[in-house]
Amino acid sequence: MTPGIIDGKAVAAELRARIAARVATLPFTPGLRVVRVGHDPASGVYVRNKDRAAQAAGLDSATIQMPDTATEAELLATVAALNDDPAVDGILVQLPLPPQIEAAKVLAAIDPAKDVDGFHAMNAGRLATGQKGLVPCTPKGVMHLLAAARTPVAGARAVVLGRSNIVGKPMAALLLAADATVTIVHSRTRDLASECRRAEILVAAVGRPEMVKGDWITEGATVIDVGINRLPNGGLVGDVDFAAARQRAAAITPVPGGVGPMTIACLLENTVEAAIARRG
Ligand SMILES: Nc1nc(=O)c2c([nH]1)NC[C@@H]1CN(c3ccc(C(=O)N[C@@H](CCC(=O)O)C(=O)O)cc3)C=[N+]21
Repeated sequence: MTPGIIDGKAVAAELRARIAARVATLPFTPGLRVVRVGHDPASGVYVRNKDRAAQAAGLDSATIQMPDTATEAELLATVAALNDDPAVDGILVQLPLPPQIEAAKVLAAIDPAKDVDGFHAMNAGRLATGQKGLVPCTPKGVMHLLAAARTPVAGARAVVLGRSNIVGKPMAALLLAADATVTIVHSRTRDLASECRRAEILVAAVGRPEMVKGDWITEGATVIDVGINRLPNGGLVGDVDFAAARQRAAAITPVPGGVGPMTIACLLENTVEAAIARRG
């Protein structure tokens, strides 16, 4: 592993191996169902990689593909059937959903005990109040990466760039729970560059290709790049100007091969946790 570059692929492979070993000891097979409506390109790679990883870890995993013309009622009926199916431990409804479907309504319909995305308000509230629950996969994966990079979190100044419900907010909650001093910055923040320069841990999750410049990084920082941006030329880049940032960072995640593989490994981890909590 190149010094300074956090190998998310390798850390994810280790985590998946630990999960597979755990699954092999269970008297039941944890079940995961991913529901995909339509063919949003951002979801394609994810769905394929996830099914492969889940099966390799010994889970019973399947994707339920619905047409992009599916109605909200049809999707809610699918979710209700999965809620009622005792063989299903984890339910994930791929986002984004087509415009005729209100995502918030669908997420609210998932049994919180099977909500392996951790997007239900019940799980978000548990995370915000320090109670046990299912934690969103990407922020959970970032915490694993910080541990793998041996980055101290307690007492560290952490800056989270982005305030989405699926990454920024739960990321800030997890860092806070781990005793970091957390700042959330976003598109309306007055001076993004100088806020980011204060970060000992910088987590970028805005979905804007290479928006974070090299001189936004303080010497010795750990930089976690959550962005996965497809360029018109087909290339894949993060939210951070990697070549420039790595000159200053003590540790930095690449794209691809950084946070993405951890998101998938943590989905498996959440499915096993949900299965043990339900049937344990
Ligand atoms: N309910 C829901 N939950 C999600 O977690 C969710 C979602 N909907 N909709 C789509 C996004 C996207 N997403 C990815 C996860 C891993 C990779 C991943 O493993 N990427 C690899 C390969 C990337 C590539 O080669 O294209 C990497 O970064 O190295 C990518 C994308 C999860 N999402």
